[in-house]
Amino acid sequence: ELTVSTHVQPNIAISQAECLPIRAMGMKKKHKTFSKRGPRNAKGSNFKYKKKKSDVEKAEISLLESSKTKLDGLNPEEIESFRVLPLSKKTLKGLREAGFTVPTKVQRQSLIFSLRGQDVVAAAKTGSGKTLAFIIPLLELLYHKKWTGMDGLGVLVITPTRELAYQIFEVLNKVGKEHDFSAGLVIGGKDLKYEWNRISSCNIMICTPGRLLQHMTENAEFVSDNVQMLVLDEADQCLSMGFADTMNCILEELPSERQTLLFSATQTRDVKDLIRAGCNNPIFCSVHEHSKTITPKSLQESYVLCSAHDKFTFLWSFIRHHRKHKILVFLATCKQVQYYFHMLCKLQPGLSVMGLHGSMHQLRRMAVYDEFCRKKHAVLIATDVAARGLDIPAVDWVVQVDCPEDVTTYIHRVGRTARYSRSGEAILLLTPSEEPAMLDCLKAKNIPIEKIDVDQSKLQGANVKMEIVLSKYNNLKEEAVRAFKSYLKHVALMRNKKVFDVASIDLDALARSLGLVVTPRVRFIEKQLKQKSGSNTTNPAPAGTSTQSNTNKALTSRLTTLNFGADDSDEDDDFLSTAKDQNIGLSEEDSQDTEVVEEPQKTQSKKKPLTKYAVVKKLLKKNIQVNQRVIFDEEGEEILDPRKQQISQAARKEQKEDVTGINISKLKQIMHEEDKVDKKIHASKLKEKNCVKRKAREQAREAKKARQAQSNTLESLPVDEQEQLALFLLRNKH
Ligand SMILES: Nc1ncnc2c1ncn2[C@@H]1O[C@H](COP(=O)(O)OP(=O)(O)OP(=O)(O)O)[C@@H](O)[C@H]1O
Repeated sequence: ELTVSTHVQPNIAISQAECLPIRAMGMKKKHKTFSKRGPRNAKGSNFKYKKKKSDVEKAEISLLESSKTKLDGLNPEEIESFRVLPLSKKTLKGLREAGFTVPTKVQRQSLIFSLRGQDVVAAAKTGSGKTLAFIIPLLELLYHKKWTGMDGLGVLVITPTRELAYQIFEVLNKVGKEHDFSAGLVIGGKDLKYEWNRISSCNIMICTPGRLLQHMTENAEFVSDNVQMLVLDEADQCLSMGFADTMNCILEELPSERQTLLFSATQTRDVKDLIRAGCNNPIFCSVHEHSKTITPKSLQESYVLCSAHDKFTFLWSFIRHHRKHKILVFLATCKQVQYYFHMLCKLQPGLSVMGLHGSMHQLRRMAVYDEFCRKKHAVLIATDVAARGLDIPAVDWVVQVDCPEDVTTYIHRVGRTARYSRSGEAILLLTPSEEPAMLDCLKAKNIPIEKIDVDQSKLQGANVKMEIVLSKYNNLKEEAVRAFKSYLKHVALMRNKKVFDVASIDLDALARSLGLVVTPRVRFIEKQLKQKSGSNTTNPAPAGTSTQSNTNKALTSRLTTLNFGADDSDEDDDFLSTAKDQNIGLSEEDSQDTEVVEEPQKTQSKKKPLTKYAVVKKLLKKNIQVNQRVIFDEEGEEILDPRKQQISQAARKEQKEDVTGINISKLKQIMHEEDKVDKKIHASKLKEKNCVKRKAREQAREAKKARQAQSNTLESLPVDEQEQLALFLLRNKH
């Protein structure tokens, strides 16, 4: 069950009678009680009183309002402390107690505008403190407006993932604990009923788009007319295609008179997106625009050339050599995460293994996230659900086992390490076919990535162990098959065909690497290969097939050079070294070939799907008599199907008439008649059944009566006669 970290103060909110504690919306039942709730007043309202703001607070607010003008001439570089900014005492206290005294670059540059009520579109590197950069202005805005529980929803923070929403909620709890606002965590996978009525008393809502829209459309208690500020964290993802419909509906519902803040490490500058988000003359804060690299300076980035079927061996060896580290591993699909997680648990690498993916139950997801945050040494296998925004403390390594979809995903994934002032390392596994195009993309975005070589003698193969495990656990074998298929599907579905080429994967070797003795059938690849071999006969030098064979040859030769020795060396003895620029992988010719591989969708779309209707039409046209099933008895006589003997008159007439084609209205009528006959048969069968039952019941009743009569006559006799009679009956029985 979800555990709540103890450092969080649950009483942020609550001088208002109806205010929820900031924790209440998202947490366990024990937080659900409202100790300060007042009785209903005469009008039936839940609000018994409105607490008057103290004169001190009023004076402070007017002072802060007047000092806002000073923000105009303020040089962001001169803001050495949060105290320099016109912030309320409550916010300053919250910041101080949470350990935040000096603002980061993005906070300095964005706060001078956001505190003045302007729309801000901010982009800054991962781990640079963007969360605080929007939490401070939202608290200040509500404080300045003297927001109370009766004012309803004032600020909406939308974020793409549940974990991220939860994390923002935690920061809000810490920094805003001196304020009297109520906050709610409204994310999918939680108790909807519980949120239903309480949502109306929420001042700040941290939510994911799907659940927010659900409340907007279904819950009459949800009112967004008074929203003063909208924050989109990971704005580019919120406004991306994946969330387009949901976000459009949400944005339409919000009042246009509001402040809008957009934050992300990979910010959108698409004017259409900004208009959609409702930005009004926004200020662009691109904090690290002029820095040499797009990723944090303290992050060391490298890549390793590794074919798809060597990935598990690499990962296993890596984990074994880094048992005293905190490692975050990214895989492409949920099914892969499931299998890798379960298999690694069985193989026991010597540190805690955890798995996180989108198909997990929400409470489990939160628990895993919390646990990984707390652990000093552990490995978390995750999908991209953990790629954005998560501020997991002290992650040493980010290992991208599967190539990211694009550079944006790469930036967010590696950004889980080297956060704020910490350093970290990131390693990317690239297959020979992915290497050239992906490297080009990364270099084009100024990502300083260096190739490193693997010391083959230090790689530890786990294949034999895996096969043993799979032979023992059948469900794990099924998971392995699913992981195998889902990876191939993922590669085939990727849009960037220059990077992702499913034909370059050695299927047999990949299956072996997952511990599977038999390679599972993957129909779409079989089809693709068939199509290619079909085109091979017409064209003597087909691009696709040559790619497959050349690539496979190249990969097989590489495989033979790898030494999968089980070396149990010390973990400090690192098996990674910097590049010696080895020339392994595809030749130029090969890489050119890979680009010509036909996309599966294109070839499929040419073929018309064969429907039942089309088959019937064909049969009728050719006047083909379809085979009929005839059953014979032991004497060789045909057994007539009793159902067909009962056909209605209309059906019999239709049978006799030798007509071609289908007359829908006539068939309808026949069906109707047939239906009547069926009903009659059913009724008569039911009658028969009931009759049998009734007879059985009557017989049982009569038998009971007879038994009773017998016992009555026996009881009416004197005792000695009863005994004699009983003896007589017994003897007769034997
Ligand atoms: N002013 C500050 N002083 C000290 N630490 C800070 C400050 N601001 C933020 N941090 C810390 O920096 C870390 C990263 O912050 P945050 O999660 O907000 O980064 P981010 O820019 O949102 O990253 P991402 O782009 O990955 O979402 C957090 O651990 C946070 O506590």
